[in-house]
Amino acid sequence: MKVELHHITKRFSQVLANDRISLTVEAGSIHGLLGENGAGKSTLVKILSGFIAPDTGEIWLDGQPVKYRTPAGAIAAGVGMLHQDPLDFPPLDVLDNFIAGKTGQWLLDRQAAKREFLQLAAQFNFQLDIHEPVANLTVGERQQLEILRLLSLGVNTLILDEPTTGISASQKHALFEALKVLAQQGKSIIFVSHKLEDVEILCDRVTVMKQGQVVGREPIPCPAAKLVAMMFDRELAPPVKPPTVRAEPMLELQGIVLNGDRLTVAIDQLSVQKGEVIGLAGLEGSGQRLLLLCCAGLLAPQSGKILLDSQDITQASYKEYLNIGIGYSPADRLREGLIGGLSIQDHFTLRQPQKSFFIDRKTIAKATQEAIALFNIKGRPQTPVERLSGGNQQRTQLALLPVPLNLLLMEHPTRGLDIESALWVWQQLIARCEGGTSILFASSDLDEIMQYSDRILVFSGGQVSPPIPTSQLTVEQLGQAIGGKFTPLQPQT
Ligand SMILES: Nc1ncnc2c1ncn2[C@@H]1O[C@H](COP(=O)(O)OP(=O)(O)OP(=O)(O)O)[C@@H](O)[C@H]1O
Repeated sequence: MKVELHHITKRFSQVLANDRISLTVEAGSIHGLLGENGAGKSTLVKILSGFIAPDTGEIWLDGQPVKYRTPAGAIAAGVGMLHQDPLDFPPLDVLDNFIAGKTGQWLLDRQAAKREFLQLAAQFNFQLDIHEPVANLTVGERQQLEILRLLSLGVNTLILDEPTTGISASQKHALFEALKVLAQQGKSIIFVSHKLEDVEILCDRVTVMKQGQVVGREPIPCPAAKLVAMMFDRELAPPVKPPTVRAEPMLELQGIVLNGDRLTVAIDQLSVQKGEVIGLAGLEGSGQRLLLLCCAGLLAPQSGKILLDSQDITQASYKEYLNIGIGYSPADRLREGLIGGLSIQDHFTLRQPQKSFFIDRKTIAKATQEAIALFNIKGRPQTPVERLSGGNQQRTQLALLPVPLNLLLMEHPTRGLDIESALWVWQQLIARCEGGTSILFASSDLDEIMQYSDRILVFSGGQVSPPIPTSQLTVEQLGQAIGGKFTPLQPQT
């Protein structure tokens, strides 16, 4: 299906999110959409997929102008979108989710739906159990289910918004193979991403957006430096994390056992040095989060001891964890990190220590303005956080972390961030390490883990490896270790 967008414009009060955008995606092609945080990519694809209406502009499909104002209308016209967090019904099982949305077909033949599901899943080599509740699936499996559901609804144009975030290397491979098959069938794919290497291996062409406008269109292959220069007007180089030299333990875990809903994680002995960065690698849901929650004082261990700077804090309250300089930045920004409905300034107000009965609005307004400038947040003090782009929500969450900290716990510190922002975040984190802060971070981006960790813990099938010095691993070995196909070496003592 050929997709044409003509002069799409969308304004959100002060912000011109899409400024006369025109874009053509040929049938059978995979088109990358790149751009810095807040460039207007999500707005554009939400317009194409019927989630929001443009102020002006036209959508043409296969040479005909179309008008729809809802996602269901878009799907009926052949356009479907796979969101970063798939729009499914977690309590229902895989088959019921597959059937959901087949309007007026609840009485449909479940056997026929099951046959259709199995046939589609086999076509793309997706291994999904039809009876599994969706709540038990990984993000990658939920994506696979959503793709099958959209295809069964007759979608000919598939939009994917940062689909490789939070999925395993093998799921990414399966996804890319499926997208290539769909393109060969004549379907058009629009792939929104911050990852140049993904665009490089998957897409035929790329469009680059900046501040609501198209600033470049290139065939792929295209040198990464050229794309980066289009997005940010300059070349970028990753910050270098100097190796930790201090041998002073900041965090010590002794005989820790953590009980989650679905798994138990045991860590016999872990000593994290001052200024050290420990990467937690593993498939989503392999226990990394349990460890972070425990170190943040949000999950009591079933047994074992936690020491911070030689002080036993195992029985301390969450508030005491905060007071002794432990900060936690969760992955789900809008559910756990920030509070929907509140503005950026409201968040800074809540962060103030409650020393006085009165709120010093002037000081807080000044601190908010300064943080917006320092963290380059594209928003105003009164902007509700849910109206910020994903990347700017992450910047806000980081801006709210106290300084100084002894221990910083982070889940996916750069998820959803553009390249420049991700490098900037790590500059900030490395500066904190140089000041003595220790960092434990979980990430599904193996390159990020390899680039910034001094040592790595691999979580696989309920097992946690001993900490492995990053210099003793390759990214391939790390990928294999996560999949349980490689046993990391014992660390040298
Ligand atoms: N519902 C909304 N209300 C107000 N402003 C909005 C709304 N949605 C988006 N914006 C603003 O429009 C601009 C473009 O946002 P958009 O989410 O399209 O960018 P993006 O390129 O997808 O960014 P990211 O990569 O960070 O997800 C941003 O400045 C954002 O704050």
